[in-house]
Amino acid sequence: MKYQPLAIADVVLMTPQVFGDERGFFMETFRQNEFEAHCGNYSFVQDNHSKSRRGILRGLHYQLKQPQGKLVRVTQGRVFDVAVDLRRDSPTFGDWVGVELNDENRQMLWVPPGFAHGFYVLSETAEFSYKCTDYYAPDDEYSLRFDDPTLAIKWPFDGEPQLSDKDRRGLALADCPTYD
Ligand SMILES: Cc1cn([C@H]2C[C@H](O)[C@@H](COP(=O)(O)OP(=O)(O)O[C@H]3O[C@@H](C)C(=O)[C@@H](O)[C@H]3O)O2)c(=O)[nH]c1=O
Repeated sequence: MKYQPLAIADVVLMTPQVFGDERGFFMETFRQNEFEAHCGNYSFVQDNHSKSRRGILRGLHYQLKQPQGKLVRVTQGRVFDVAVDLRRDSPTFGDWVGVELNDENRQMLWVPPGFAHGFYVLSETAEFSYKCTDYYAPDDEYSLRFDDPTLAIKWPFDGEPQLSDKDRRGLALADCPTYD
């Protein structure tokens, strides 16, 4: 596994070594000791999997009192994946990073606690799988607007993105609670 810090250094892009043979392929998707060395000492308590249609945008989500670090990947299809730094004391507060994750590059993204996270589906369907460092806590969850001009995220949109009711009611950064 290759670990590559992005423009917001705590966000790490991981590229697995894929061993192809006549049967198909094999790859390691998580290794605690390497992960700790490159990303920090976290443990994961919940794994999630979702499937979405083309044009769906999920996010940008975060939990405030029970922040979740997320180790995310795409098992089928293509998405543009985004992390927004919501840590007030961070020099990159309000900045975002985005990468394409797909079932060909097989890359994974480590989004630490303190970030909002979301993705936009570029393929006919996409299956998204991720590990979380804390449990889902719906009462503690917030949705940051994907199109807040303050964030100016360059989504690779092809038509209008489709959102859940919750995400249509997302808050602008100025109105969002953030991490002290
Ligand atoms: C996230 C989540 C949802 N649910 C339920 C609640 C709801 O009925 C249904 C769908 O929930 P949502 O609409 O919140 O699902 P979704 O929009 O896919 O939410 C996810 O979006 C991405 C971008 C993230 O970063 C994740 O942390 C998570 O917030 O699944 C759980 O039971 N456990 C969970 O951990």
